[in-house]
Formats: sequence, structure tokens, C-alpha cells
Amino acid sequence: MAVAPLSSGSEAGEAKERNGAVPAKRLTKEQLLETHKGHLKKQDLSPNAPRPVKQPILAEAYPASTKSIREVELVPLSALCVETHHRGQGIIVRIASPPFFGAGAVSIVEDEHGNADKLAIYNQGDISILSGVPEGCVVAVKEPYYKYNGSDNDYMICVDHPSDVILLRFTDPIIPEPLRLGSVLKTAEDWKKAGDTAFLEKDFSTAVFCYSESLEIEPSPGVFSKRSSTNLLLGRYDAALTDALASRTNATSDWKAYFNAGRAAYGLCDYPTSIVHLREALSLNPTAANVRKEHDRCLTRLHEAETGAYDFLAMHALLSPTTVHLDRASFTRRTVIRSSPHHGRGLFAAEPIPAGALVFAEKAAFMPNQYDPSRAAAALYALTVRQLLSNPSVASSVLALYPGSDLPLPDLPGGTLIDGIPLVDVFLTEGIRQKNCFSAPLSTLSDTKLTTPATAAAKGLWLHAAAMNHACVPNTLRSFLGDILISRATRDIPAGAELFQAYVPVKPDPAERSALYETAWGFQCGCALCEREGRSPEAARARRRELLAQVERACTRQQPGAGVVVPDSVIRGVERALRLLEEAHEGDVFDEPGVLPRLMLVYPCNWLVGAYKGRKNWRKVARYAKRVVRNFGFSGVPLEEEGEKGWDPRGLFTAGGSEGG
Ligand SMILES: C[S@@+](CC[C@H](N)C(=O)[O-])C[C@H]1O[C@@H](n2cnc3c(N)ncnc32)[C@H](O)[C@@H]1O
Repeated sequence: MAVAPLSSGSEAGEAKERNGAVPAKRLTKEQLLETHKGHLKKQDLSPNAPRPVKQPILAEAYPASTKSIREVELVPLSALCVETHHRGQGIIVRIASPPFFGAGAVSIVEDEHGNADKLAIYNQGDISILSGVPEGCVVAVKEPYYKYNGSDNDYMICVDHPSDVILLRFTDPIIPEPLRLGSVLKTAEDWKKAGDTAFLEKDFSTAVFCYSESLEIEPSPGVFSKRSSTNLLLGRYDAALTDALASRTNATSDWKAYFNAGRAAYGLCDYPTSIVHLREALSLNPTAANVRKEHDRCLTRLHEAETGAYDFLAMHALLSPTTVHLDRASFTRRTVIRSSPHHGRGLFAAEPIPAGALVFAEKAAFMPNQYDPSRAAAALYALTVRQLLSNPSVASSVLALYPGSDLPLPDLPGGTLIDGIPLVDVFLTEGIRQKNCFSAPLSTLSDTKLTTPATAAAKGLWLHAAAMNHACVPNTLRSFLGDILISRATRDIPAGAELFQAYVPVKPDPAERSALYETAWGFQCGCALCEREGRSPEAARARRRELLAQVERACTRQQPGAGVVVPDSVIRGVERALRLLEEAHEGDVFDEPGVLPRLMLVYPCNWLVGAYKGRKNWRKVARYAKRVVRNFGFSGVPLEEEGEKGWDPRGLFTAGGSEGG
């Protein structure tokens, strides 16, 4: 992690002296607790209080620890050096205060030698007991980072990667004697009861912790069943599935175990596994209405996955600000992921797909219901980290996504269980989010209506869609219904062809869009449009840029709209500028071989459609509307009226109708 930039020479000198060394002065436990108490008094614990997310800065990336706490050298707090990653080392500390909740949870901790310090744990998600470790618990931090907080003698152990910290079981022999608690619960029954109490208080993470302690002392089907149900409530489906199967006793009452297993697999969107368990549950308890209902719901998902038959209007009707996650299965069987000549992996058509047909529909792996643009990215990052921790089985598919090229990566695959915790590297997670997420309006249908004022979009990860590379003239178009991404063919696509989508609306100026792709995704687009526009001499491209600015200036003199009559002089000005811009498009680049989009001409032609509509001049409306279509790259559009006879616009979308992609 980088040190914050310093403002003066003397500060730089102080930092040089401080960094890499143990602090010159350490605060006592009493001093630390006193200040902490002050912070605790001021914190807002109401459930609706905003909780900031500490979103990682990729330039500061360092890999998560892949060592077990049993492999590292345990050191006292007094050995920690400032602004240092203690590779190969670890600490074991007891929590000595209630947590202070900010972007993470900050607690005062003490080691076996009586040293005290501050510990900040980030990125645990709200369902982890580590997101606010109770006083008295003992935690281990692997390869800790020790940070200067910017004011006198204020230091902190800072845990970014959630798998770098472990909540130790009270009986773990690794806990040094002085840190052991005297009067912890002794019997499996005591822990079970403590779990039940926590459950009734809706403190589900503590309930899971207590049930786990009980099971460590004495495995019991009843407690496995309780832990399975609690994990289901927490959305920890992997654990719920394992616990459900462990709770079987070979009796008819096992229907409950299979029911929980079926629901857990459903939560993971693993419908083939879910139906197997639900069938078993139904065979053991044929009259249970709740099992029948889940069983039938699962059959519907399997049907969707097989056929892609969705009732999109009914799905649209379900959407509301609180209902954005639709209970639907993904349909991906027309497509296949394999290596692409453009970059890494790409998505390909497994069968011919006609223009307008559904290419695939995909339920988001993760998409928080957060449409506030200032919070959407952080919410997606936080949810992804939480899901990777809660359900390590999703890690392999999520972490197979492209994270960008220059991140320092851990030397084991994400999701690997170390000390019972799935390895989660937050910088890798954020890299994947940045390179693969899409912005999704609640409904593209509503969003594209002219009456919809501003675009509010959530951000999500769709693993199948993320395999698709970009082209400025793509052969698919995506839209959204809540968390379902719908991809349709914009032209006839033969089997085996690579599928492309436009990552963002394509800027008409090639220099501008190419700079955007480079900064946001780190690639130079090699699609037909970019490649052929790149053949134009720089002087011609510069001239088009200049004329585009001119035509845009002419258009902004008045905006067409309902009931607006744009004066003749303004229209003539736009037409004049448009003609010059048209002439600046070289025929040998844009017309041969095959028609290429002339994106710079789309906006002024569309403006003229609006202006002539206001004047009820329908002949001119038709004239410029055809030019809009032509300038989007469709060939065979008769630009003059005499060529229109026998022209069928439906032919535009069949194979060969447009170039690029
Ligand atoms: C969402 S991923 C697409 C799938 C990616 N090819 C993979 O291997 O996982 C986005 C990344 O793919 C690459 N990419 C996408 N479209 C590209 C294109 N037309 N040319 C070159 N690279 C492209 C860029 O590196 C971009 O950051």
C-alpha cells in the first residue's frame, strides 16, 4: 500500500525516519481505550446510517496472504514496523473493545505480552462475525500491514483482504495461554443453546459461530440442520448445502435435509442439482406443499434454461424500485465461450442466430439494488467480496474473468480454503469489477422512452456477457430487465461467428473513442470501423473533427422538439455544414469494399429529421431518416426518392446489411 503523498520536506524527512521502523512511542492500552470510547460515543448505529465502503485503489495493490496462520512466524505487536507488510509473519490478538463501525470495523486489541494497538478490519460484508468482532474474541492476522494514521503516535493494523484475518475458535491450541478466556461455554448442548438464543435475536452470524462450536465438540444431525437453515438465511448456500446433507439420518424425516439442500442449490442458481434434491424430498414427503412449490419453481427455471422462453412483458410488470432481482434462469445454450483472435476469451454463436432473435439471457451473478450513480460501483464491489467469501464455489467462475494486465496476484487460486476461509484478494476483485461490469437501468424499455428524464443505473456482473469482446459496430445489442441481461442479434449471425457488443455508446470521433477504450479497458479496438477509419490520412481525420464541431455548433442554435418550428435559416446552416462533412468522408474508405458507418453524420441527420418534423415536411423527414439508417452503416438504402421503388427496409437486417463487427 502506498504512503499518502507528503506536502513538505520536513514531513518527507519524518516519514523516511518513521517508515520501516517500529514506532518511537506506542500508546498504552488505557490511552487507546480512552480515545476509542470517545469515537464510540459519536457513532451512529442506526440500521439506516450510511456505511462507507473502502474500495481498493488498484495502484496500491498487494496480494492476499496465501499462508496458513500455522506456517507464519508469530510476532508481538511491539515488533510491527510502520508502512510495512510483514511477509511471513503473523499476530494473534484478543479484542479488547467494542468495534467502531466506519468503512471497516476498528477495535482495540492486545497481545499476550500486554501490548495494545488498533486493528481495522475491512471488506468483511455485513453477515460476517468479523465485520464487528465481539470483545473477548481472539483473532489472527496473517502478514499484517501496519499503517501510520497521520497524527502523533496514531498507528493501526490494517486488514484489506478479508481472508487475511481469522476468528480463532476458543479452544484453538494456537491461542497463547494469557489470551485464553476463562469461562467459555463447555458442552455441545451449551453452545447449541447459545446458538438458538442468537438465532432468536436474529444475530445469525453469531448463531452459526455457536452451532459450529457445538459441532466441533459433538457432531449432531439436529445441529447440522439448524446451521443449514441459518446459513440459508445468510445466503451462505455452499455451507447450507453441505450442512443439509450432513444432517441426514436415513429416516423419512430426511425430507427436510433434501429440502434445504434443494433450496441451497437453487440459491446458487444450480437448478440441475436443486431438482435432484427436491425430487428426493418430495418422494419422502409427497404431501408437503412447500416442497411441491419449490420443486415446481425449479422445473420452471430448468425449462427457461433449456428453451429461452420468457414472458418479457410479465417480467417487466414485476419490476419496481424494491423488486429488481427477477427469479428467472439464464439461457445461454446458443453461445459458447472460447479463445478469441481479438483478446483472451470471447463469446461465439453455437448455432445460426437470426437477426432480432435472443442470443442469450443472463441473470446477474451479482447486482446490488443500488441505482445511485455515486454508490453503484462501491456497492457492486462490496457485494462481490461478500459473495466470494460466503460461497467459495462461485469463485472459480468469477475469478476466471479478465482482471486487467498488471495486478500483483496471489500465488494460489481465489476461493482456495486456507484455515477454513476462502482466499479473497480485494484488488483482484476490484480489477475484475472494473473490467467486466455493466451499467444496468431498471428497464431498458422504460429508459429509452423520450419521456424518461435521467438515467439511473445499477452496476452488475454477468459472467457470460463478460466473455464478449467489444466492437464499435457489434452484432448484438444488450438490454436489461432488472438483473436480467438480454442480448439480441442485430443481424443474421452464422454458427461459429464471434459475438460482439459495444461496451459503451460508440463515439463518432475515432480518436476520442480509441482514447476511451485505452483508458477504461486497456485495448485498441481492431473492429472493421476502427481499422478502416484508421486508414484515412491524419489530415482528413482532423478535417472531419473540425467539421463535426462546426455542424454541432450549427445544431445547438436551436433544438428541435414537439411544437418547435426551427427557422429556415438555422436548418439551412445545418444542411450546409452537413454537406461539407459528408464530402469529407472519402469514398475509398467509407464505401469500398462494403458500406461503413459514418457515425459523425448520424447526429446532424437525426437533428434534421426532428427539425423537418416540426415543420411537417414529411418528404424531408423521410429523406434524412434514410440517411440516419445509411450513416449507421446499412447498405442498399436508396438515398433519393426515385430509387425507393421496390425497396423493402426489412432486408436491412439480414446478413451483409451492414459492415463492421
Ligand atoms: C469484459 S472482458 C472481455 C473478455 C476478455 N476477452 C477475456 O478474455 O475475458 C474485457 C476485456 O477484453 C479485452 N477486449 C475487449 N474487446 C476487445 C477488442 N475488440 N480488441 C482487443 N481487446 C478487447 C480488453 O482487454 C478488455 O479489458
